[in-house]
Amino acid sequence: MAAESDSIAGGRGDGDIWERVQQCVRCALEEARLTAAQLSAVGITNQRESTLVWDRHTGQPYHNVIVWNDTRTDALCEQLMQDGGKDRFRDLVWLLDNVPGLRAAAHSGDALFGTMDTWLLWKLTGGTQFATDVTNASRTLLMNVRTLQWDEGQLRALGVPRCMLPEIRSSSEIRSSSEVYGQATGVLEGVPIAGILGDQQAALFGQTCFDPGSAKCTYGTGAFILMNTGDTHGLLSTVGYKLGSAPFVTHGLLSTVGYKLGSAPCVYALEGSIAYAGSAVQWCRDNLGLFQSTADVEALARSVPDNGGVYFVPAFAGLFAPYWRKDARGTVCGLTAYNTKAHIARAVLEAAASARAVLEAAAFQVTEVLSAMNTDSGVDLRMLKVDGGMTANALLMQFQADILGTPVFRPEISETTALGAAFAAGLAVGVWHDQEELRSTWKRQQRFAPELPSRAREALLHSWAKAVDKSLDWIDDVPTTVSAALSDAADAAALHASSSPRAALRKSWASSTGSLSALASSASTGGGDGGSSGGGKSKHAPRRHHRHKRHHSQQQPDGSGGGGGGGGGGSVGGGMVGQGRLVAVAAAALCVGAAVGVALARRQQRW
Ligand SMILES: Nc1ncnc2c1ncn2[C@@H]1O[C@H](COP(=O)(O)OP(=O)(O)O)[C@@H](O)[C@H]1O
Ligand SMILES: O=P(O)(O)OC[C@H](O)CO
Repeated sequence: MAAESDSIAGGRGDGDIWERVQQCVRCALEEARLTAAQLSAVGITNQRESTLVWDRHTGQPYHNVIVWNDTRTDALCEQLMQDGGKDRFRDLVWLLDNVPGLRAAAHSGDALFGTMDTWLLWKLTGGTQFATDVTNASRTLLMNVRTLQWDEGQLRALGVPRCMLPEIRSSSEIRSSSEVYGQATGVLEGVPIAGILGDQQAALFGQTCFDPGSAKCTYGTGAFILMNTGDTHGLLSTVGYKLGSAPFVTHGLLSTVGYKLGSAPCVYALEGSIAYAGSAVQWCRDNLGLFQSTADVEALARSVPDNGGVYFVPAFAGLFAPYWRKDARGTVCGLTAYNTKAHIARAVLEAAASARAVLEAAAFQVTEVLSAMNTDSGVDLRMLKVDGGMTANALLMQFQADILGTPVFRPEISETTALGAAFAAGLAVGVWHDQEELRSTWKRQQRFAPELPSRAREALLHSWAKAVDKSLDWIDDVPTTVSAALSDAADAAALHASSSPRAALRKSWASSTGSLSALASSASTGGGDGGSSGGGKSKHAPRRHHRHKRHHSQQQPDGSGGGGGGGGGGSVGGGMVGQGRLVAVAAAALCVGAAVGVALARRQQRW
C-alpha cells in the first residue's frame, strides 16, 4: 500500500520505514565497525502515536502510516467529543472507518495494529513477535494506565477488536533471556531485542530523570517536556478532569506512563507537548527560503541584537500544551507602521528578526509548559535537561535559560532518545547493572545560566502572551481563501443564504483585525477595504463560539496536512564510555517516523 502518495505530513509507506531502518542499522554497524554478532542487545525507540495496520499473513499494510501530527482525523475527534469522549485515540478508528474491508479483517484476526515499535519488532523477528511496551500503548489511549492492559470498555466504545492489538509488555525485560521481546533476524540476526520505549519516554530515561520532579525537554520536530512523577499515578489532587481510562488532564498537561522496568512498578510522568519547534525552523528554510541549512538560523538570528519587537507563534496546526486550541493559526506580530513593503521584502529575504523570533517561540512555549508543570506537580523545577536536534543551537539554549530563569543543562549526548532505548535494552541483558550505574554515565556538556533580569523576562513573557492571544480564534466555519470559499460545494448553499464568498473573506479579515462587528456591517453595505493597517491600540479579537467543522486553510487536498514534517534525515552517532570492561555505544538510526536504538557492547574500546 506504500504506492499511495506519501506526503511528509500525511503518511509514509511502511516499506520506506522498514527499508530505511535496515539501512540505518547497517550504517550504524559499519560506522561502529561492528557486526550484529558483537551486539549485546537492541532497543527500539519510535515516534509515538504514528499508526500502522497490516495483514498478519502477508505483512502488507492496509494503508500508509498515519503520523502523530496528522490532522485528517480532526472531524472524527470532533464527533467523538460530541459523543461524550475526549482525546480518544483517533488514528486507528479513522483507519477502521475509512479503509475498505479493514473492519472485517480486524474482526477476523487478519489485521494487526501497531505503533512503529510494534511494526519494527514484528519485522525484526520475522513476524513472530507481536508486542508493544507500556509507554507506546499508553499513547494509543486504548490502554488503562493503572492496569497497564487494554481497556475493554474503551475498545468496545470505539469498536476496536482486541485481537488486532499487540501484547503490552514492560519497557525493559530485565535480566532474563527468556523474557526479552525476541531474537532479531536479518540485519540484526540473533540479537536479543530487550527494550522498547516511545521516543519522549526514551529521552526521559536517557537523561536519567529517575527521581520524581526531574524533567527533560527534547527539541526535535516538536518539543516535548516530561517530568518524572514517581510510581504512583498520583496527580489526582490537581486533576482538572478525567474521562474513561484516558490520562488525567490537568493544566493542559497529560499524566502518562514514563517507563516500566521488568516487574518493577510503573513510573509515571507529566507531559507537555508542543507541536512545532524544529519544524518551524524547517518551515523558514523550506517554505520561506530564509536560509540554506537549519544550522544557519543561529547566525542569522545573532545578526540582530534582539527580536525587534517581532513575535512569531508557530500555531500551524493549532496550539498544543498548555492551550490545546485547534482554532489557532501561525501569527507574526509586532510589525510597525514604520515598515514599508521594502522592509517586508527585506525582512522576508534576510529575516533576521523573525528568525530570532522563531527560535524564541520554541523557548516561550517550553517556558509556559514548565510553568504549568510546576503548578500541577507542586515541584519547582531547579534545572532543565535538554536534548534533541535543536539543542545544537546555543542561542536558543541561552534564551531558554533566560526566559525560564532556570539553568539549562545540555548533555554530551544530545541523541538522548536513542541512548534511552540503549539503556533500557542494556539494563535487561546486564550491560549495566542498575539505574545508579546509568546515572553515573550522564555527562554535562554545557550549563546555560539565566542572565536576563526578571523585569526583562516578565516583559517578554507578557508580549509573548499577547502574541499567543492574537493567534487564537482564527479558524471557524468560514473559509479564509478565495479558492476554499468558491470550491467548497457543500458550503455553497449556506454561503449564498447568508452572504457571499466576498463577505466570508471579509469576515476572516475582520477577525484578524479584531474588529469583526464593524467590518461585518460594512461588508453588508458593500463598503470596507480591509481597514487601516496601522496604529491605534488594537483590542483582542472578540471571542466567539466555534464548532471547528473544517480547517480550510490547513488541510491538503487529500485531507492530510497540518503535520510538521515529523522525522527527518537519519543521524547516526553518540558515544559513551561505560563503567568496567564493557563499552556501550548508542547508535541511533533515525528514520522517517522510526528510530532504533542499538545497544552495542564491545570490549576495551573508546568511541
Ligand atoms: N542548529 C539548529 N538550530 C535550530 N534548529 C535546529 C538546528 N539543528 C537542527 N534543528 C532542528 O531540529 C530538528 C531535528 O531534530 P531531531 O532531534 O533530529 O528531531 P526528530 O527526532 O523530531 O526528527 C529539525 O526540525 C531542525 O529544524
Ligand atoms: O517527531 P518528534 O521526534 O518531535 O516526536 C514525536 C512524538 O513522539 C509525538 O508524540
